[in-house]
Amino acid sequence: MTQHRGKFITFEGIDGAGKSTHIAFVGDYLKARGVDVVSSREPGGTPLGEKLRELVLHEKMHLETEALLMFASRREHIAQVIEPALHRGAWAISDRFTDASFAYQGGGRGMDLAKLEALEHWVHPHLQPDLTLLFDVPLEVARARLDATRSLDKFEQEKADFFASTRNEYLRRATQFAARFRVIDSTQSIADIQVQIAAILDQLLA
Ligand SMILES: Nc1ncnc2c1ncn2[C@@H]1O[C@H](COP(=O)(O)OP(=O)(O)O)[C@@H](O)[C@H]1O
Ligand SMILES: Cc1cn([C@H]2C[C@H](O)[C@@H](COP(=O)(O)OP(=O)(O)O)O2)c(=O)[nH]c1=O
Repeated sequence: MTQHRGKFITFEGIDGAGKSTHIAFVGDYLKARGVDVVSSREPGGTPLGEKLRELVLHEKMHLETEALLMFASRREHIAQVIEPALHRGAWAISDRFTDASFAYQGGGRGMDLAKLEALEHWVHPHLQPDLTLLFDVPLEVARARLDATRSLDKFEQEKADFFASTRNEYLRRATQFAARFRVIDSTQSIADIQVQIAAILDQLLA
């Protein structure tokens, strides 16, 4: 019998929106329903990708170098983790993917979206997520959550207008690619968000 290709789910949102909080929940929810789940993150997801992550989150660099390193990490991640998982019928769940490059390098930093599209078509011409969960909150809420919890990396230290543009680009893409995006109002309680996510996953499992 031919094995069915697995599903690819990505998690997006500005820093502090609550994305990481829900990834473990999704993994557990799917595993409890018999799904083989492979969970990873970007930038990162492979040993080389994690080295690139260290560089890109902490070193100053040209905007296009930053974008190229994000896509370099992604190329490795797709080849080593995502495609093999989907091919054997597992579901790949990734903490960020290409929408983050459009939102952060494109929206936040102002990189030409056409160049990002060229990189996207080069690196994954035939791969798109089956589902993208966009965790959306006002900037002040995200900032307050970050300030309460952790020391900040290069991106998290950016100013409000950077995150306003990042959030706008995420929301623009959610409209453009409405078939795969689900926007979650992340000002709700964690419990309420999980009920909503469970309903979305049930549709994908059906
Ligand atoms: N819906 C929520 N309500 C209140 N606090 C939340 C909610 N979601 C996440 N948090 C808290 O906000 C902080 C940042 O969440 P996190 O999941 O790490 O964000 P992200 O991965 O999007 O940067 C954590 O301390 C987390 O417990
Ligand atoms: C994947 C990706 C991430 N990023 C940024 C967004 C985040 O600020 C940062 C790391 O993402 P993330 O793993 O969400 O950070 P944390 O674990 O601290 O919550 O990288 C980009 O700018 N472009 C990209 O293509």
